[in-house]
Amino acid sequence: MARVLIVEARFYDHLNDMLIAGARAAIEEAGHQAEIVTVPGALEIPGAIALAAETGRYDAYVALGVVIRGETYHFEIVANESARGVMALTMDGLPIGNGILTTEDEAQAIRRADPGQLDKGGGAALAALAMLKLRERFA
Ligand SMILES: Nc1c(NC[C@H](O)[C@H](O)[C@H](O)CO)[nH]c(=O)[nH]c1=O
Ligand SMILES: CC(=O)[C@@H](O)COP(=O)(O)O
Repeated sequence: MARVLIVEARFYDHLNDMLIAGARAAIEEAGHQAEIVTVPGALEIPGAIALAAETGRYDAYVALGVVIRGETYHFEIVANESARGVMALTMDGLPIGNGILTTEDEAQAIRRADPGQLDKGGGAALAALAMLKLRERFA
């Protein structure tokens, strides 16, 4: 049984709750254990994963959050830099599924977060587990 840490940026409660429900279900249905840690925003996700990785307690990570375009360039900063940070950790060999939604509006985010629709939280959890399997295969 793997220990999977869900790192969620709690910016939009209702959307995050759906992402977490999907991710948790996918992890538990696969027979693994999920733990959750909450950070303020998507920009904090890579740092939180890096800190958690230092403990050696977790086998895989799921990054969850929602970035919705506003009026300024801030959207690009948060969307691109959070993805860049997650990718950098992935390239260091950490098994991470990226479920940080980057959308134009709330409707797009709901469709993607809802476990009964596109279930991107569940998809990110399955990606993390797939990378964990690959890491074990190449160990
Ligand atoms: N606008 C969104 C943010 N912005 C906050 C940043 O992620 C960060 O917490 C802040 O700049 C302090 O370092 N975060 C989201 O997750 N979603 C957004 O739409
Ligand atoms: C991430 C965003 O784009 C948003 O929350 C910030 O909005 P704004 O650009 O209107 O300040």
